[in-house]
Amino acid sequence: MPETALPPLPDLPAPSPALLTGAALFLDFDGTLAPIADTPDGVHVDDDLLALLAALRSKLDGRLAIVSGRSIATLREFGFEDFLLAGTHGLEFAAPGEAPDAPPRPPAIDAVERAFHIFADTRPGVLVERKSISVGLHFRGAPDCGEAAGLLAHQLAEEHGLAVQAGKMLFELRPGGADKGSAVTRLMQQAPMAGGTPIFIGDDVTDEEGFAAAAQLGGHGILVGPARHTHAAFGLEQVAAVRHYLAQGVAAII
Ligand SMILES: O=P(O)(O)OC[C@H]1O[C@H](O[C@H]2O[C@H](CO)[C@@H](O)[C@H](O)[C@H]2O)[C@H](O)[C@@H](O)[C@@H]1O
Repeated sequence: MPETALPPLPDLPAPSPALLTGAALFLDFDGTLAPIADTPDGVHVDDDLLALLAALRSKLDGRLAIVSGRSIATLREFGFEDFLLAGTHGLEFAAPGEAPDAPPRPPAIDAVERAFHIFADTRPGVLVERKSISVGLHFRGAPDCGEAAGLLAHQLAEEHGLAVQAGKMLFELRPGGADKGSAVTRLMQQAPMAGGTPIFIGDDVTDEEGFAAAAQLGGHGILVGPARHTHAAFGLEQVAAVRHYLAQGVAAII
C-alpha cells in the first residue's frame, strides 16, 4: 500500500502528572525543554526552566537527568551545571561539579570536520557544529542540501569507522557504542536514579532508544510532537506542554 494511503497515526494519550511520582526522570534537551531554533546556538535556557527542573529534582529526591545529543560542555554553558548529565547521545556522563567521564576525541573527527567545512563553504545555510567528541552538519538553513549532506556523512563514517547520528535537519558523526538507551540503562544502575521508575521525555528519533530502555525497565516514554511509530506510550504536543506537565508534576508529587 503506498504510504499516502495509510491511515493517520492516532494521537498518543497525554501522561498523567501522577506518572511522575516515584519517577527517575530522563529529559531530552533540544525540542523537549527548549524549542527548536534556526541554529544550534540560537537556543536560550531561561531561569524559570532551571528553577522548574530544580524544584522537580528536589521532589524526586535527585532522580532527574538531562540526556542530550549536546556535549556536556555545551549543556553546562546553557546553565545545566548543577544537573546530572548524559551528553553526546550517551557517550559522555557528568555529575554536578565533576569532570565529564568521556572517551577521547577521535582524531578522525577533525578530518571529518574539515570535510564538512569544505561541503558547507559552497552551500549557504549549511552549518558545521564543532562538538567535544563529535561533529554536526546542519542543513536547516538549506533543506535542499539534506540528501547530499547525508551521502557525505555516510561516506565519511564508512571511511573513518564512525557512527552516523541522524537528527532534525542534521547529520552528526560520532564514535559508536552508545545511545540514549544505554545511557538510561547505565544511569538506572546508579544513585540517584536507581530505585525510581524510568520516564523518558523526548522528541527526536534519537530519543527512541531512551523510550525503549525506559519501557524495558518498567517505565514509559513520552513523545513530544506529532504522532509517529514510536516506543513511547504517551504524548505531549510541544515544549510548552512539557513545561506545563513538569510544573503539574511538581505540584502533584508530595
Ligand atoms: O538530544 P538533543 O538534546 O535533542 O540534541 C540533539 C541535537 O540538537 C541540536 O540540534 C537540533 O537543535 C538545533 C537548535 O534548536 C536545531 O537548529 C537543529 O536543526 C536540530 O538538529 C544540536 O545542535 C545537536 O548538537 C544535538 O545533537
